[in-house]
Amino acid sequence: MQLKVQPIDIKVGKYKVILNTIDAKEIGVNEGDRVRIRDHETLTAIVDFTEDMISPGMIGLYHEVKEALNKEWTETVEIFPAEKPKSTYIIRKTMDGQKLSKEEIDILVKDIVEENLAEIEIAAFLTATYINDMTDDETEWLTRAMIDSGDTLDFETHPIMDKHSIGGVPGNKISLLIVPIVAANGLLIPKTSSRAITGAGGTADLMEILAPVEFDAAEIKRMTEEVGGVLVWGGATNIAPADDKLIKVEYPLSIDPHCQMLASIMAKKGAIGADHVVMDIPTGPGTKIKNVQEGRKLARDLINLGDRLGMDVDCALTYGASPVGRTIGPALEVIEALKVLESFEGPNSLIEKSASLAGMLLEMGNVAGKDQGYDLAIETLKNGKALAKFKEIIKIQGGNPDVTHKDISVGEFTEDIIAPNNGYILEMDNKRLVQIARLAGAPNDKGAGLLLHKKHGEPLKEGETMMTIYAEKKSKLENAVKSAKERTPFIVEGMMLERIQSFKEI
Ligand SMILES: O=P(O)(O)OC[C@H]1O[C@H](OP(=O)(O)O)[C@H](O)[C@@H]1O
Ligand SMILES: Nc1ccnc(=O)[nH]1
Repeated sequence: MQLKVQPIDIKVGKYKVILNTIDAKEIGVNEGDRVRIRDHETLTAIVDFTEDMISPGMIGLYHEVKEALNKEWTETVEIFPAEKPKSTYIIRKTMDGQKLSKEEIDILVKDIVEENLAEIEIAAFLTATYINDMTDDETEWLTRAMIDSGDTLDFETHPIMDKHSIGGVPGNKISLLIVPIVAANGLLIPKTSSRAITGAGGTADLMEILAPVEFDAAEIKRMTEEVGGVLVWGGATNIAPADDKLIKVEYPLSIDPHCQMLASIMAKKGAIGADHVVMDIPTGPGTKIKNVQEGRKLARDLINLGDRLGMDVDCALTYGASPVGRTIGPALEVIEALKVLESFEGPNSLIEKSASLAGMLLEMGNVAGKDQGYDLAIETLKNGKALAKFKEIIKIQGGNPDVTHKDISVGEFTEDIIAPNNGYILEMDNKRLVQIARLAGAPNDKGAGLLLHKKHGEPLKEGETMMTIYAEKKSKLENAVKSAKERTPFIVEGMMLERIQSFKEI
C-alpha cells in the first residue's frame, strides 16, 4: 500500500510508525505488528494505531524512522506487513520454560540492542525469566552476548578493580564513598552504574547531581587513567548496551530477575575488563535476597560466573533489612555521602559498610595487607584523601569540584510523619519506603526523597517525627504523605497494624 508521510518529531527509541485504523485493517496488521517500509532502502517498524491523529492514506513516521528514511511531509512510501523478528519466537520458548541455545540468545540480544522488540515483548521475556530462571550456561551466554554487543575497555595498567551492588536496599549510596577510597589508594576503578531499578535512586541518579555521567568507552578509559576512577552511567555508554534497554522495562515492573541481574552486572564488569570485583549482596526481608542461605547461593553464582569470564569476584552479604544511612532519594543521599567525605560525620551503617567493602578491594588489589583493608579505608576517609579524590573525579567528569553538601538542593515541599505511640521501631518496610519515595518524585525529581529520623531498634515517643518526606511538587508530596499515612513503613512496638471492618449494610 502506498501512503503519504506525516513526520512526527517525537523520539520513541525505536523504529515505530503510526497508521490510521482503516489503513491498518486494510493492510492486515494489528497494533504491535511490524510493517516493512520500502523506499530506497527497506526498514521494519512496529505499528501503532490511531483513529484521528493520522488521516487515512497517511503514515506517521516517528523521529527514528523519519531520520532513517529521510522522507518529508506528503512524500510517499510503500508498506507491507512484515514477519515478527525471530526473537519473538525465542521469547515464547522462554515463556514455555524451554532452554535457549547460545545462537538464540545471541539473536535475542542483537534484537534488543537494535530496538527491534516492542517493550511488551521485552517485558514478556523478563517476566518469563523471572518465573523460569536461566541455567548457568544460558546466563553465561547472555552475559557474553551483552558484552560482545558493545564496546569493551582494554587498560594497559592492571589490576582493574570494580564494585557493584545487586541493589534492593534503599539508601545504598556507598559507591560514592568506595570509588574515591579505592582510587585514592592508587588503584584503577572505572565504575559504571545503572539508574534505579527497584529503588528510588541508583548510583547514576545520585552522581548526576554532582557531574555529568554520560560518557563513551574511550572517555571512561582516559578519565580513569588520569584520576584513577569514575562514576558513570552504564546506560549512556555503548558498554553492554542491552543492559539499559532491559532495565528500562524492569523499572516499572519493579523486578530484577536472577539471571538478568547476574548478566546485567557481570556484563558491565566484563566489558570494562575488571580483574577483581567486590559484590554487595544486601540481604534480609524487603530486599532482593530474603535470607543468608539465598545470599550465599547468589554469591556462589556470581563467583562462578566471574570464574567463567576470567574475573576474581568476592562477595559481601550485607545487612539489608533496613535502609543504609538515613536518606533515600538522590539529593538527600548525595548530601549524606558528602558529609562523610567532608567531615567523617554520618551514620554508622553507611561508614561501616562503605569501609568494609572498600577494604576488601584494597586487599584484593594488594595495597593493604590481609585484614588491613578496613583500617586503610577508614584512614582514607578521615585524612581527607577520599574527598580530594572525589573532587578530582567530579572535576574530570565536568562537575564543580568545590561543591559541598550545603550546595545540594532538596525538594522545597516537606512533611513530617509522626510516631503513633511510644515504643521501639521493630521493623522498617524497605519496599514501602521506596514506594513512598517514588510517589514523592524520586528518582527523576532529584530533590525528592525521605529523611529517616528513626531507624530499626530505636525508641520513639508518641508525636516524635519518624521521617520527613521531601518533594519538588506539592501534589507529589500530598500523594506520598497520603500513602505513608495509609500504610506506614514503620512497625512500632504495640501499634495497631490495620483495622479490617466487617461488611456493613449501606
Ligand atoms: O534500584 P535497585 O534495584 O535497588 O539498585 C540498583 C542500583 O544498584 C547498583 O548500584 P551500584 O552501581 O553498585 O552502586 C546499580 O548500579 C544501581 O545503581
Ligand atoms: N540488575 C542489576 C542490579 C544492580 N545493578 C545493575 O547494574 N543491574
